[in-house]
Amino acid sequence: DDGQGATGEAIIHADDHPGNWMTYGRTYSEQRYSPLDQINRSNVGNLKLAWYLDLDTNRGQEGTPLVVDGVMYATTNWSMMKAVDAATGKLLWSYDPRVPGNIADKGCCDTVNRGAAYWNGKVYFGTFDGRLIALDAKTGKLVWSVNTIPPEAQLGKQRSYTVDGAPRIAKGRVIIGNGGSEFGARGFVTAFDAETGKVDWRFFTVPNPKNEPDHAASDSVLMNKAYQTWSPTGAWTRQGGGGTVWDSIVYDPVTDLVYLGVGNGSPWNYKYRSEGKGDNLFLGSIVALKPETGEYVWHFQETPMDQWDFTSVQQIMTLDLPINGETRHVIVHAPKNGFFYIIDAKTGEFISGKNYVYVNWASGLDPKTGRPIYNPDSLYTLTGKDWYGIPGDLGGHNFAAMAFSPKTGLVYIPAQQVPFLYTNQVGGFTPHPDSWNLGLDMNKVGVPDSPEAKQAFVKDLKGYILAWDPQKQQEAWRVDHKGPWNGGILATGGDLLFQGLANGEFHAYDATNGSDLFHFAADSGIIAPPVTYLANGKQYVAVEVGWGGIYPFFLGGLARTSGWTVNHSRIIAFSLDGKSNPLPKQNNQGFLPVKPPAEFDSKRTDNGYFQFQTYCAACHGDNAEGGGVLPDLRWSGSIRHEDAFYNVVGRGALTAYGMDRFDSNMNPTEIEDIRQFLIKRANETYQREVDARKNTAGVPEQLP
Ligand SMILES: O=C(O)c1cc(C(=O)O)c2c(n1)C(=O)C(=O)c1cc(C(=O)O)[nH]c1-2
Ligand SMILES: [Ca+2]
Repeated sequence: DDGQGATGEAIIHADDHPGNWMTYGRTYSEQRYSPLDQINRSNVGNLKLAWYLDLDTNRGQEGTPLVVDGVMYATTNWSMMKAVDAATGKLLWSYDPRVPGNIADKGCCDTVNRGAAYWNGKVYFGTFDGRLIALDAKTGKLVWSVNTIPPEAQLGKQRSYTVDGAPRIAKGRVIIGNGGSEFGARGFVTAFDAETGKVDWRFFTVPNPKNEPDHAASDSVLMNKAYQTWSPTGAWTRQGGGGTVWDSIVYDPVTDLVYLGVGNGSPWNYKYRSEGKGDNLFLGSIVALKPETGEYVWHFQETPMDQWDFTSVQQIMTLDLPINGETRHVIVHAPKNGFFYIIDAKTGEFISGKNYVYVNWASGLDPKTGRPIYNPDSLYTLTGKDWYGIPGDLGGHNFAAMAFSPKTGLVYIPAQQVPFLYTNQVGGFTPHPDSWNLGLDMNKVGVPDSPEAKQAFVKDLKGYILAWDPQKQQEAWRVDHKGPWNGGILATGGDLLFQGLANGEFHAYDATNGSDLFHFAADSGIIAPPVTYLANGKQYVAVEVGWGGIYPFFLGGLARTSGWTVNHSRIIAFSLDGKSNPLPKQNNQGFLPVKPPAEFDSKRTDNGYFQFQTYCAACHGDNAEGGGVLPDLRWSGSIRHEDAFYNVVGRGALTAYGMDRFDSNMNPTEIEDIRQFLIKRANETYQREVDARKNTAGVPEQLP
């Protein structure tokens, strides 16, 4: 027995039953390549909608559905699970873990969920409030449920953990991490026994603040190697340091290692976090562990001294790649920082790295070590000056999965350009409970304020498929989209790429040259990756539809430049003999401008703006312009009366819908200041928004 188990063997030999999609990236290599080729370049133009299933949430959908023997297991926003007949779309069972609504603001980026794991007749998924749940795959009945956040991880007032990534299973151990570095968190992953839910091992990704043992698998490497790379008294000792593993965890049966993609620093501000000292291991790194024990094997740090939210959590893919005439088993990685890395999968040795998008923070990588050669101006926490960074905090590539086709030898990256203005918080680090705590000035960060700078920012926004040749480390070609924040990519044996776009279209492209061969109006922005499978011997392509995630939340109104859609959350599936029906017609107007009250107290709006940017903007949009998913507060009925507004913001009238109460963060005067600010913003923008709805794009001619 090699410890893989029957399901592990089935995943290792995934190509023997290509009709299934049994793990997040289809195979342990996470190449998101399916050999299925019934649908191919010559017939994809005839693809038709086979079925759709409306979902019972209307926020961002990021899930990769699994398909096991004709049954689809899809997770949705609010950590719900649906089992669906993959041939017909008929709902077989559903499971709602009843995540409390007031938990939504404990995470940075929408109450999303990226998917489930399957093992030995059970399906596993994480919940936004930190649980890991195992269900019977046949019946949907609960087998076990555990809290993945141990009390010792919660020490300190600012710690905030949420779980939205897909668990992965290595040799019968379910491994799950969490998010929270924008608030305060000390990253870790836990391996649970797939049968019982008992903790097997735990690995923290940043040191214990007192350099004491946690009685975890990480103790020795943290105390002997990582602690020395942090200042002993920086804000990290109170804030947790970050390093959350919120997306990629990969088991590689070839090397028998588990790879963790480790996130950004907490707080972001490196000067405050670590007094401007040290590389801060294991932030921005890939860390390799033994699956049985969690014992450290190697690490490779992509972003030392992180201060840009440059997570290395992005999808970890393994490949067998010819390099200098020799085939090597490597990790290829396109993290937020904009460099494409090739790393030896067994040893962590840096092989090569090249920027895959335009970057201004580093001029390149040291060819021997892979360490970035920093542009000194980018170290804004040390210079004390603002930095307009590209990539910005959303990265050259975020959670949207990339794909590889062994037929073309190309990696297909859902690449983007979203700048970010980094501005230090002055006067030291002052954290607020229940808000982002970056050590940055939340009134200035992100989108620049002046109209000219804002126009330039909008011009800088880009989104595209980047076909990247990993052998040459260069671009082969690209397909431009309207803007950033498009869905993940699927590559198939039919020489096709499938991708859903922010503008609500679902496309098939020729994998050899990017020609657009098929599109379908899915009516809502797509941020999830498609999958393909067989049901009754017939090939289907399916994807979750539903605009959301951090981009429309934080960028707000400017996110509309990627394509203006309303969230209609669904799973849609295509086949060659599907019905030709389009989706049913629905309201595509979104939040319509409502003439606001004419009067506001202009003495209160500056503080209202400050409070709004501190507590509200990350979900309801920069400067109170909504991004089309959550209510646009300028047109909300609740701003019409002081008591109505206080009932929602102060007393939690809408907690069931995800709107937390803020009376422990702000007093009634401060909350009323926000209302005055919203009325001001509504008056400033009302006519522009009415006019925008007369043009087909629905986006104002003049932004801002
Ligand atoms: O640092 C973290 O702990 C953390 C967590 C998450 C998350 O859990 O979704 C995101 C990020 N960071 C992040 O930086 C980011 O860009 C991001 C985008 C999204 C999303 O789902 O839209 N989540 C996250
Ligand atoms: Ca982050």
